[in-house]
Amino acid sequence: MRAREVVAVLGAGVMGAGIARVFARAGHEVRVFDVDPAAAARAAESAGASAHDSVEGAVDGATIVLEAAPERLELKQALLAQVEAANAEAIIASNTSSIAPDALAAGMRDPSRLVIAHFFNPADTVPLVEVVPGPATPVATVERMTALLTAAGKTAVPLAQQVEGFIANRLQAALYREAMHLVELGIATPEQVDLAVTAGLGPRWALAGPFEVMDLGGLDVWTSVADGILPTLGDASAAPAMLRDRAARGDLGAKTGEGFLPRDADAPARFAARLAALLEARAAIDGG
Ligand SMILES: NC(=O)C1=CN([C@@H]2O[C@H](COP(=O)(O)OP(=O)(O)OC[C@H]3O[C@@H](n4cnc5c(N)ncnc54)[C@H](O)[C@@H]3O)[C@@H](O)[C@H]2O)C=CC1
Ligand SMILES: O=C(O)[C@@H](O)C(=O)[C@H](O)[C@@H](O)CO
Repeated sequence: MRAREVVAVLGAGVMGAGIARVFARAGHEVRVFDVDPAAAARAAESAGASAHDSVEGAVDGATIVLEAAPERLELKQALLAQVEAANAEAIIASNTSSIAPDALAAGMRDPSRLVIAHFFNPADTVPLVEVVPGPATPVATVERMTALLTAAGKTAVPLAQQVEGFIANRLQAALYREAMHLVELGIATPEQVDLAVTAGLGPRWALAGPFEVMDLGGLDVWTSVADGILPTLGDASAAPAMLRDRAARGDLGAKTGEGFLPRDADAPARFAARLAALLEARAAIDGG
């Protein structure tokens, strides 16, 4: 890993702006590009980075390219092609939430340059970054990205191989599918489901993951629970109507103020501040 990388962040929205701050705070040179120049300028200012008005300008001489454009396969593939044409050397990391690297790299001249570096929202607060190789990604690239992220203070978790949604989003998707199923059945409101997590599951999950929780609860008990519950879970294989319909009418949540629950424009900032305080408290519990 180089002492000081030159990191080009492409896409300066919810995630890209935070990713730019992560690498800038770690002492790397950071450049930002966005098709919306105002977004690039805001992100660059908040990170102490430089804003660029073209992909080519941002990636020229870059050693790491971090793609954080919208979750649309064709858009990402076109952007990766622009990067390859303008930079022959950099590692290209995508912050995609769910797209398997081999699908992203399908049109690339050199798929070995691609790795997934999946940050979590807010990117400069949540420690986890999943590092996911595609079939052509060398181990050395996974190791270099993992080392870079670890040195930047993140908790980098390398996966052995690719799978759609990686670890955390597969777990989130399973949970969110059942959360929406419970609301669709009229069992609970969104507020009640959220409270069951924040007053019960969430605090435990901040300290113990599913396998540790099962060990703590007893694998005999969990065997009975799994046998009893699994056959009754919702089995939606696509976004349920209550999610898709809201997105289709432009109720996008914090982005627009209306989603499942009313959100004002400051909600993401308040959440990030409370999350940072919680992580600091956990660090104190764990001995710093
Ligand atoms: N929002 C979230 O909670 C998380 C999102 N992600 C992933 O990160 C990526 C970005 O997501 P968000 O930041 O939420 O999206 P966003 O919509 O907030 O930001 C995307 C940015 O990309 C820009 N953009 C559009 N086309 C572009 C292009 N061709 N080149 C450069 N920039 C372009 C847009 O102007 C926008 O500013 C997606 O792949 C998403 O799945 C990953 C983790 C969490
Ligand atoms: O939760 C996160 O920050 C990440 O797992 C994501 O990728 C987002 O949830 C994304 O899937 C939707 O915002």
